[in-house]
Amino acid sequence: MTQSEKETFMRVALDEARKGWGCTHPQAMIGAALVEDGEVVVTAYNDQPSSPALETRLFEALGRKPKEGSSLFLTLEPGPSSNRLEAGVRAIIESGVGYVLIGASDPVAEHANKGADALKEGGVKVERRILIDECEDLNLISNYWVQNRSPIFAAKSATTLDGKIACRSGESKWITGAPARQNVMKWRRLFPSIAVGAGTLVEDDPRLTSRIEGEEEWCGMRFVFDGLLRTAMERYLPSIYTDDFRDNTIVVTTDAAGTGYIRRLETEGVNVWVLPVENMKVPFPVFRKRCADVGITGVYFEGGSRLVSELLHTRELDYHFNYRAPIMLGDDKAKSVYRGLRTEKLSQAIRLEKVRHEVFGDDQLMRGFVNYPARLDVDETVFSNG
Ligand SMILES: NC(=O)C1=CN([C@@H]2O[C@H](COP(=O)(O)OP(=O)(O)OC[C@H]3O[C@@H](n4cnc5c(N)ncnc54)[C@H](OP(=O)(O)O)[C@@H]3O)[C@@H](O)[C@H]2O)C=CC1
Ligand SMILES: Nc1c(N[C@@H]2O[C@H](COP(=O)(O)O)[C@@H](O)[C@H]2O)[nH]c(=O)[nH]c1=O
Repeated sequence: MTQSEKETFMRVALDEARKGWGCTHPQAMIGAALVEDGEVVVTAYNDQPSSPALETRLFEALGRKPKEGSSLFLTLEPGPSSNRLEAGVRAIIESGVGYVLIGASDPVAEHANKGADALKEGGVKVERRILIDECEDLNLISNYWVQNRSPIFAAKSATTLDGKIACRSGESKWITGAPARQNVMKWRRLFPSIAVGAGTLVEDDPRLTSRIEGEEEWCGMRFVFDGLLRTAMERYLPSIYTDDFRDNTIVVTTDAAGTGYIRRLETEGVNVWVLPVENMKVPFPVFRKRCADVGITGVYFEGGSRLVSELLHTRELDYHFNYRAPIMLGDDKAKSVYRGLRTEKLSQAIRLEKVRHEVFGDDQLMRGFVNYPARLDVDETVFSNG
């Protein structure tokens, strides 16, 4: 089989894996494709967290022994992190498949290659790292979860060429075009939760649901960061406190918030997390721990500027999605997405790693893991007057 054929079949397995988009947390999305005589004869994917081993289901679906010379493509090694080390490996060896091609290894360093080694011991030929980057990228949420036992904190921003997210007047709809905004809907469907700051809620009154053509509107958990519950002081409450998904809304506040406002929200059916105060700001590490405790494996922060800047200042942002539209405001008073650092030297710049680029209409998406420099200096004056 040529390298290009191997990649073609691994793409089939990847497409299969993506059918489980957003449905497998905290487990990984996994896809498999069995190839006989140059043709894919059966595929399988994980559609829920507690599915039996994918390999077992694939051979059951085939309903017979694979032909001699067949090859099995797996986007993820059958390892302990996906609970397939025993059942998955056994199913493959018992099936008699002689050749297994793997995309990503088990994401936990001490488990990597355990499945591949067990297959080799069982007499199966194994080849690894086929489309490894795509296969690892597919599971950026579950990989982070099993590696760190923590949710991944990702921020999304939609900026102009000069890094602005709103005009000086506050107008921000829309900077990016419809195709880029549709792609945001896809990520909203993947992440188990979305978060915004009180400023964004008041300015935009967003819905924060995933709306994909041909699919039912979907709503993950929706967090609002609001230290003093100013969003509950309005005469008319924001939509996400009153809509049909309001029991998925959680307002994250501090113990400085008025209990009357907490009661008002709870009466509406909205949940409130009161976290201990630290400089009147919601402490991200405490929020992270609380998310981990309730099994939330990822948070997609959709701004605004102040909330995501604070995440960056405190080194709590793990991943960044930046959609960039081909427009310029050229106005110093327009709102920049990230503010508040004193970056005197380029060596103090924050870099993205494992960067991926995609194009949506006229807009570009650049995304990657956030890598912090040894030293970050915060300009304390930036947010002191709002
Ligand atoms: N183009 C884009 O991608 C996007 C653009 N926007 C635009 O951004 C603007 C809103 O941004 P901005 O005004 O900066 O407001 P934010 O949405 O960032 O909200 C900031 C507020 O969140 C509250 N908060 C609670 N906990 C924290 C914490 N730990 N750290 C920081 N803030 C916390 C604070 O309220 P308090 O001080 O009361 O506690 C703070 O004032 C709007 O114009 C919106 O349209 C927004 C999202 C995306
Ligand atoms: N302005 C802007 C974005 N803004 C974000 O989208 C939110 C609106 O969500 P919803 O009400 O669910 O459609 C808004 O509050 C803000 O967080 N997003 C983008 O992809 N591109 C854009 O140009």
